[in-house]
Amino acid sequence: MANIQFPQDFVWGTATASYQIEGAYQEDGRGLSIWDTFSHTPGNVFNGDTGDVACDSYHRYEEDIALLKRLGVKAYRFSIAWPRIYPQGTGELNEKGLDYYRRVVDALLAAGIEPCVTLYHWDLPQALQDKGGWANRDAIAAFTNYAETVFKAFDGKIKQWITFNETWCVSFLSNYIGAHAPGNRDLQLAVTIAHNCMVAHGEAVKKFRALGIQGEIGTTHNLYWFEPYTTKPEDVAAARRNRAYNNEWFMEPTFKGTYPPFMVDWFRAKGAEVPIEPGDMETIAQPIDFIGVNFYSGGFGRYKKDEGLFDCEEVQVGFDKTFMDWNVYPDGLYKVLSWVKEEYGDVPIYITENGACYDDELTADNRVHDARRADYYKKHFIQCHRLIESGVPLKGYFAWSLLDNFEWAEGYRKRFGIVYTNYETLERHPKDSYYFIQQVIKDNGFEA
Ligand SMILES: OC[C@@H]1[C@@H](O)[C@H](O)[C@@H](O)c2[nH]c(CCc3ccccc3)c[n+]21
Repeated sequence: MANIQFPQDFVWGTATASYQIEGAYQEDGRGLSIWDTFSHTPGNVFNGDTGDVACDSYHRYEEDIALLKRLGVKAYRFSIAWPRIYPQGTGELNEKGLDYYRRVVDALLAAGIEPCVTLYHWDLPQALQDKGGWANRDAIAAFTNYAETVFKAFDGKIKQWITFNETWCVSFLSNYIGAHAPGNRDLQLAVTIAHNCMVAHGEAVKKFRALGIQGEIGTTHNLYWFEPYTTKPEDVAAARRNRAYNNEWFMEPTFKGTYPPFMVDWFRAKGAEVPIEPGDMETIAQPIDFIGVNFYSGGFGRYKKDEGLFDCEEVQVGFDKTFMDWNVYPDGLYKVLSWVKEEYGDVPIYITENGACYDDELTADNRVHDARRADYYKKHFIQCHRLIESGVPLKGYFAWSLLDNFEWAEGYRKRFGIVYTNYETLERHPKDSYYFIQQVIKDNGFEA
């Protein structure tokens, strides 16, 4: 008997995203997204990799679902590509795009797997970007229209909906740091985009409620656990700013309808104002049924004048690192979800992404002995169990990712999958971590 036992209704799943796995970027009427434009622009993505083919899941989704069934998951988190539904963002509906997701959803349900769908996982229709993208408040109505279309098309079949994946990435990573599409570097633009995306989230939730769609709706934020390296006030303040950049800046509006004042002041001093219009904060704080949390890492920081955006430098304290150079910090998962409960109450939580990148080697007999990844998962599963035991309403866990896939600006060199993708043959090969998770799901627990 496993000494770590999960609740019977705990939801085990895996996660992917449209641009990262589908390929078929011009098939069946799909319009271009900002990631097609960004990846096709030399210099933006390692090795000039693009999502043109990716894992070809557009054609191989039945194989993916067979892997999910063998894995034993109760749910599968994936995203719908807006440019397949509305190739121009709004206007003409592309039925062939809806048909693809009807095939995927029906196959999942036939396999006894619940679809958990992300409406926006970064593949904004390029046609909308050409009109200012998320910086243009018209994108809010366009998103709400797209959301309404898919809510209606899948009502009763898809019962768990996530509006946005990681608004921090959509805004700051993509428009201030500039590492992701569309690759701008402008703090005011990023603050405006973060705000408009959160308003769009709220409008979609309102639409979901108004239509009486079955199931639950929430959103996913990437939360990072970041602590001061010392108790010195300047270190405490610097670390708090750095954490709030990922966490409070999004969680406070979502759950309390306000931005954290200390961050508003900080951004104001940097020349960036939040373009709040009447009603926006009430819209953003629409009650949601769950919060999705993507957790990968955390760390320690201290004050350093003029270091980065927050006068904060990270302090290396000896964590093991993944192949993304991210700290392996399982305790950080416990701390950040305990913080969510403490700050925002008993809102049900799903870990909608957690996983690790390592430089996997495929053996001659098509195996991948990814012991470090299996160990990463085991360490984080222990923290999930600890959280449940401590009364945190953690309802489920989605491993990132089912497949090695297009890792954004890193292209295909960074592998997060529990299944190895051979990009020459497009064959899928389960790694040892797949078999480890398969056993954990079968036993709904494990020997720690
Ligand atoms: O980087 C691994 C995964 C991505 O493949 C997912 O699409 C995305 O949802 C996701 N978010 C994070 C944490 C935030 C982050 C993303 C990309 C780069 C740096 C940090 C890690 N991941």
